Amino acid sequence: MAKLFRAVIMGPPGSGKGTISERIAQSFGLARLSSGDFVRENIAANTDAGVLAKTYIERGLLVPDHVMTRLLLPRLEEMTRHSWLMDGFPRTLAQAKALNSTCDLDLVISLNIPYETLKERLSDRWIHPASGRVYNMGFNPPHVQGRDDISGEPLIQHDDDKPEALVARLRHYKDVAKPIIDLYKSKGILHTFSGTETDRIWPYINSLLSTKIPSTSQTDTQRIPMP
Ligand SMILES: Nc1ccn([C@@H]2O[C@H](COP(=O)(O)OP(=O)(O)OP(=O)(O)O)[C@@H](O)[C@H]2O)c(=O)n1
Ligand SMILES: Nc1nc2c(ncn2[C@@H]2O[C@H](COP(=O)(O)OP(=O)(O)O)[C@@H](O)[C@H]2O)c(=O)[nH]1
Repeated sequence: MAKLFRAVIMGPPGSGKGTISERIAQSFGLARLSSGDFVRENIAANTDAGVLAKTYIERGLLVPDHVMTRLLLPRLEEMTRHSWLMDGFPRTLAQAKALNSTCDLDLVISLNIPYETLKERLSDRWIHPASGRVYNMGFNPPHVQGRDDISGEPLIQHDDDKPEALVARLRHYKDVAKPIIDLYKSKGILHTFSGTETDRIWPYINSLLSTKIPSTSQTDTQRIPMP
């Protein structure tokens, strides 16, 4: 079997993880895994871990490590035949260590985006909650204002995307991400991209991945649904 490829994308809220993951999934045929989507799907399906996760998210808290790992690791273990890119996990060093014991990552992309840029982007971010599709009124607006392109359902804004909440979220990100970034740096798999525009960062990510991803894994273009 061809060698599989496993990658993680990290960055503060609004750094473009979702946008870039989507492009990577489309260009390279990796399965795109979003931990936020997993959490939402588990909440919708009323699984034990979903019910537990909901009690934290409702209070604007991060879901504890043992719940996140219980949600995600079995899912990753099912993906033994797929190349994948994970967005939103690991979010703590404990999650990174748990992930380490499940699989060997090939590459970690870390996005380094100035605070002012994050603030502007998030104040303009609109989300289709059911699918996780993300829009930005300037960068990628929906075809019809306030409506999801595919379902036509209303778009919403997250309270924690407001500038007041952002400072605390960014501080938190910096504190928890630092040891994870150090860990991946020491493993020699960390690649950091800095800038203010996704379209200018993307060619560098694209050419890096072109050198790393075996062409045979560029065949599976599906986003893998939950069982
Ligand atoms: N490793 C993770 C991933 C997700 N979550 C929870 O799931 C929610 C949704 O995750 P996500 O879609 O990644 O959204 P954001 O936190 O808004 O991430 P970002 O702004 O970086 O896109 C988070 O707010 C958090 O409560 C978590 O606790 N731990
Ligand atoms: N103006 C602008 N908006 C962008 C750019 N890249 C992404 N966005 C938007 O910024 C917001 C945050 O991006 P997202 O991919 O959700 O980031 P994440 O929180 O790291 O997953 C979304 O509304 C995107 O549509 C960019 O280069 N310029």
